Amino acid sequence: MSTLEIKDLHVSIETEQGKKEILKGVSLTINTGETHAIMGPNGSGKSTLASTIAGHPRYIVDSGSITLDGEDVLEMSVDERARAGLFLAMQYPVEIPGVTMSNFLRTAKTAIDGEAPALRTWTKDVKAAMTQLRIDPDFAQRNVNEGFSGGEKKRHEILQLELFAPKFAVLDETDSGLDVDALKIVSEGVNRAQEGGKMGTLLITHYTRILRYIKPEFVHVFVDGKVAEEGGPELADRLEEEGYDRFLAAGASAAATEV
Ligand SMILES: Nc1ncnc2c1ncn2[C@@H]1O[C@H](COP(=O)(O)OP(=O)(O)OP(=O)(O)O)[C@@H](O)[C@H]1O
Repeated sequence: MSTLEIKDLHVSIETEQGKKEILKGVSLTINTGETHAIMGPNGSGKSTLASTIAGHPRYIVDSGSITLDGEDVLEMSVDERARAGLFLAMQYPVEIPGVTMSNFLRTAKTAIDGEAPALRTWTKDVKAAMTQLRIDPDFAQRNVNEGFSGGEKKRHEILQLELFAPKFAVLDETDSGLDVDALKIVSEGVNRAQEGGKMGTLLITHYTRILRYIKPEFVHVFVDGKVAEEGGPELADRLEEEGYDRFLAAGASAAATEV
């Protein structure tokens, strides 16, 4: 079993108005085999946590720690984090003109594993994963995310997840922009990656509909850069019914509540 441990994490960014603290003491422990959902109003810091785990240089860690099996993740470069077994499915996947999906997947897999995958098995694995995610084979020769629809980009994030087989996956609103069929297909992909308890998942979402397919054992409510409440799956149902009003200051609640 592997453990990703986040302890009292404080993160800020530089803005034109000066330094702004976004995460104000987040603690979270995820083991492989576990699924944790993070919910919370817009702007509460969910994506900031995801980007900080992945190592985005914009986010300044002021204090606290992130460790993977005791190893200091914050000391690792972005590629070292990927090799250590961390994966981020981005909220807004980026386009990479001039790089085909096929080339990207094989190059990334080689970098993560430290050796090139055997060509015959790799081709078979890519084909099988694409079929299961209902991705047209023509996409292999298209440039990464270029001209992809929102839903197609999200499917390709999960294609990477399945092929790279990380220890921990952070899924940042992977469900947004998916139609009902795609939501099910993408969720099945995540569940396949989790089979046998080999992966831990941190699922950031605004909607309980994805939690019907990917079932979290733990739900954490983020409000203003902190975990305001934690519980089991029933907490997500309660949020869907009640929104975030009880967590938010009077007056700020209505606009910020999206669930
Ligand atoms: N470059 C920036 N300049 C100013 N503020 C920023 C910048 N990047 C992030 N923030 C602010 O940090 C806060 C947290 O943003 P973050 O994207 O982490 O929230 P979130 O919980 O993921 O929101 P959402 O649910 O809308 O995706 C927001 O108030 C956001 O405006």
